[in-house]
Amino acid sequence: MRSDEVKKGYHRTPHRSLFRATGLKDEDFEKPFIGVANSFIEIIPGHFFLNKVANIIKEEIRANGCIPFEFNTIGIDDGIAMGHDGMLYSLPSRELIASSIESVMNAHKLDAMIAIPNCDKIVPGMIMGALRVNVPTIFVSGGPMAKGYKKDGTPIDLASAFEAVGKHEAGVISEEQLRDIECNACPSAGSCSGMFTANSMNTLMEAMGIALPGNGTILAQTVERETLYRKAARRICEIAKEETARKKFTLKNILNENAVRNAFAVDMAMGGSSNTVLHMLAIANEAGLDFQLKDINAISRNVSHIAKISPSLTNVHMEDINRAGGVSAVMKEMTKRSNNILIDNLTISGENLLQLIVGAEIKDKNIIRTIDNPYSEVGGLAILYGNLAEQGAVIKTAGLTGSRVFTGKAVCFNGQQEAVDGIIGGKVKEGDVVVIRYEGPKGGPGMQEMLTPTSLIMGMGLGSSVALITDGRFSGATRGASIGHVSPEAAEGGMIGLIEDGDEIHIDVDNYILSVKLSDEEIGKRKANFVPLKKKLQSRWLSQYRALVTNASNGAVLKTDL
Ligand SMILES: CC[C@H](C)C(=O)C(=O)O
Ligand SMILES: [Mg+2]
Repeated sequence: MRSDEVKKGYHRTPHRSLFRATGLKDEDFEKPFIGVANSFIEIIPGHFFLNKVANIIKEEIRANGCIPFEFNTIGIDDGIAMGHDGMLYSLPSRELIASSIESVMNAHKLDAMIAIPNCDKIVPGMIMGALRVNVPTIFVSGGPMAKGYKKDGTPIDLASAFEAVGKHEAGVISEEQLRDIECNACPSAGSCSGMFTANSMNTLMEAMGIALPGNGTILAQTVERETLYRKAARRICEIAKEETARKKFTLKNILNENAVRNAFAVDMAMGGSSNTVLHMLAIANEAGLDFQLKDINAISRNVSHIAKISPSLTNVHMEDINRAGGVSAVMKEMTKRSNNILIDNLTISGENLLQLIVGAEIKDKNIIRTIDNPYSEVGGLAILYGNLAEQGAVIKTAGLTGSRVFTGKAVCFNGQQEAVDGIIGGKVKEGDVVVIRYEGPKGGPGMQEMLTPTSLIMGMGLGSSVALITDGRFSGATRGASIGHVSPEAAEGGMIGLIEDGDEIHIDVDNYILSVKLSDEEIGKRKANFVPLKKKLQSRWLSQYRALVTNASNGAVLKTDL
């Protein structure tokens, strides 16, 4: 066992002394040591109960002949960090989480791991850290939140709360209506109820085979969810106790190129968050796989969009997908279109993907559509290229409310706050393209999520007549013609930094185009005089991050010199 390094032989006398101080006895040194990487933190509704989840898991691990060691990572609630400079810390926290897992697991030579993420970039952070360790790892998330209801019975969620601000701003809803939404949007513990970043990533873990079926959709704090926690704990013990299984089920053996392809395919079928592109590229990079941004459209072209969930369809939530058969039923339906999903791939359960989903069925065809009645014949995300995004940009086509082709005049803002002030101040009109730059991984730094400006645009009734492009990113709750991750970013001299008010910007989703109508001569002239802005930073951590981060077309991973 890997843990023999810290527990066997007379050289390890001091080590065993320390373990004995934590309560270990003679017989425990024969058992596998399992890291329980928890992301319990009191401020996030998806995480404040994870201490109880870990207790259930540890109890099950002990009952199954292994020794659990729980440790915690940090977490940031993007909803609470949204709309102010706290959001600068969101994406960088992915790196802290990954590195903390690597540090604890490798320093103590633990044999296997069960990871308990739930929200947003905490999920990829944990996956990235686990890939560096590469011991058998199973993921079991906290679980999604139930949807909420307004007094009049309309289903709502956190996206409704963000958009309500825009509606109130535009005088469409009263203070009382705003309060009704505030008090009812988030009715229970769990990751926010739509297909936002958290639930997108928790869903993709099923597609990758690193979590058990139900991980993406079974509501938090239910009996069904507790069963899933216990099952995951038993499975990791089963693997950890057996030498051949420990070799067979290392994380990189499960999370291979096919798993990444399956993740993107399911993402396309269910209209996942645009952040999945960033995170899956970072995961592929961490796994040492040759998977690039440009490979994504080929997957999208081949996958039908069969499940629409909030924010794309505002009355459908994860609990509905669960009731309709879950992610397994989506994947089973996908198998009916050729090469949609690579079903031979091994999963952490010990079965291949096909064996896992073969018994699944769609129980409500209004919620999960059949392959012959899709929302569209292509997936819910697209990568756009052009002179404005030579290294690519991302749009969630599933969330489009207006036309798939759009030409408009640029209204430029250097940073999110300037844009929010401009939108509220009436600077943006029908037919405009809002340009928010210097918000990329380096420029922000940290690539803020722009849910506030996109929700304002939706709430103010401009969702179908205004587009938005940024080198920053969006939350999973963003909808409308919102194009993010524009690379190269303004801070590294990208074209988005050279656009001027009134320039004509062209977007064509089905032909994957994002361009500005300027002659090469004009572009050359502007480039010759261009000095990108560089923000003065107060934060040591963010300045370290800025020095190391690469642009979004690489998943905003940190430069390393191995
Ligand atoms: C509701 C949006 C959520 C808080 C988020 O940050 C995401 O989905 O990325
Ligand atoms: Mg987020």
